[in-house]
Amino acid sequence: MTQHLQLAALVEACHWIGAKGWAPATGGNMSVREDARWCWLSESGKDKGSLTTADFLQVEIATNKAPSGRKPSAETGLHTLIYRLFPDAAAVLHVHTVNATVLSRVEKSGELRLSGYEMQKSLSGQTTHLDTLPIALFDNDQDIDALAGRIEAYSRENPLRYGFLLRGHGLTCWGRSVEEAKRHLEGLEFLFECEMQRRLLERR
Ligand SMILES: CSC[C@@H](O)[C@@H](O)C(=O)COP(=O)(O)O
Ligand SMILES: [Zn+2]
Repeated sequence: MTQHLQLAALVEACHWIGAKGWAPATGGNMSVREDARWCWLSESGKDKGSLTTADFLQVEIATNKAPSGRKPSAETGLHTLIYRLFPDAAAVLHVHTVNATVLSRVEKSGELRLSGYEMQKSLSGQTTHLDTLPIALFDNDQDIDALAGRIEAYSRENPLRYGFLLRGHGLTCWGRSVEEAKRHLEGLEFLFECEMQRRLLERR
């Protein structure tokens, strides 16, 4: 697929995210890879549910620099980290859902462990509800370079797949296409909702 078509698909995904209520009050940010050197990121401070292709800025993956001089997302450094770590990542979606925000605070450890759910198979490569799927969970940080450094260090020691949670903040996930990133987002959000309900009902 060409970069133009991927950007159009990303804009459509942003509208879908907005309609779901997963990017309230300008929260969230989204990007798509152009090639090994460049990606396109949402402009900082915009309502992500009503973006157009003109609201995406070209950013150099190695330097986080935007040649346009406009300001890409405050969380650009997390998107470019993912593109550097995973050469096959083609799209990154960051959302502020209630489930991701609350569950990441309730879970005190560094991983949210999901098991027993058929919907784990919505994540590429997962084949059974019997596996335990760890979703990495990092303490939030306003210093994005420092946060990216912690995530990179974690990824050297542990498998980092599908996405990660930022405590009290939200979910960042990715895929090999916009379509796959969207499926991972919808699947993870469904699993977080189930896990919230389970913990409420089982009180643990
Ligand atoms: C609405 S405040 C949230 C922001 O600080 C940030 O977490 C966020 O997701 C959006 O930042 P942005 O710079 O617009 O990409
Ligand atoms: Zn955010």
